[in-house]
Amino acid sequence: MVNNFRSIHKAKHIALVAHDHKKADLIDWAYYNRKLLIQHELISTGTTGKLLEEKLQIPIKKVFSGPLGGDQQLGAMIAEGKLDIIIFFWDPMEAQPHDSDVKALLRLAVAWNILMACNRTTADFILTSVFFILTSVLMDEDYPVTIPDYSTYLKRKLLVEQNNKETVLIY
Ligand SMILES: O=C(CO)COP(=O)(O)O
Repeated sequence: MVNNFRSIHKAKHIALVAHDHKKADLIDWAYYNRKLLIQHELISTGTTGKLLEEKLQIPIKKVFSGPLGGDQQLGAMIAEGKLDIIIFFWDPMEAQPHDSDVKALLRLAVAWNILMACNRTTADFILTSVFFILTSVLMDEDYPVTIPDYSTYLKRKLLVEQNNKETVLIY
C-alpha cells in the first residue's frame, strides 16, 4: 500500500458546522477563537454560517443548509481535498432527519484522514496543537497529511452476472 500526501498550508480550509442544539456552543467557541479563525478560510453549512457571520462579523463561505444537501457538499469537498479541518458539533441527544448525510460526512472525514473535532475539547486541542500553530505561524511550514491509498479497492475484481453466466470484470 503506497500512501500519497497532501499539504495543510498556512491558511487552512476549516469547516464549522453544528446541529441546532449545539449551535450556541459552536458560536461561543468560534467567538472565543475569532482572532485565530479569521486567519483561515472558513466554510459552513447554511444556518450555522449565517449565525457565525452575524456573531463574528467575518465572512464565511456558506454551502446549503445541512439537511438540504450542505453536509453532502462538505463531504464532496473532503473527497476533493478541499477541506483541511472539520469542526462539527453534532447532537448526540437528538435524531436528525438527515442522519444518513451526517453519517456520510463523518465517514468521509475518516476515510480521507481529515482533522475532525466533534466536541469543544477536541476543537480546543486542535487549535492549540503544535502542528496547527507551526503551520499557521511559520511562513514555510506545511503539514503533510497522508492520503490513504484506495488503489487496491479501485482495482478490485467484481463478479457480475451476464447472460445467466458469471463474468469476471476487472477494473
Ligand atoms: O444540519 C447540519 C449538519 O448536519 C447543519 O446545518 P445548518 O448549519 O444549515 O443548520
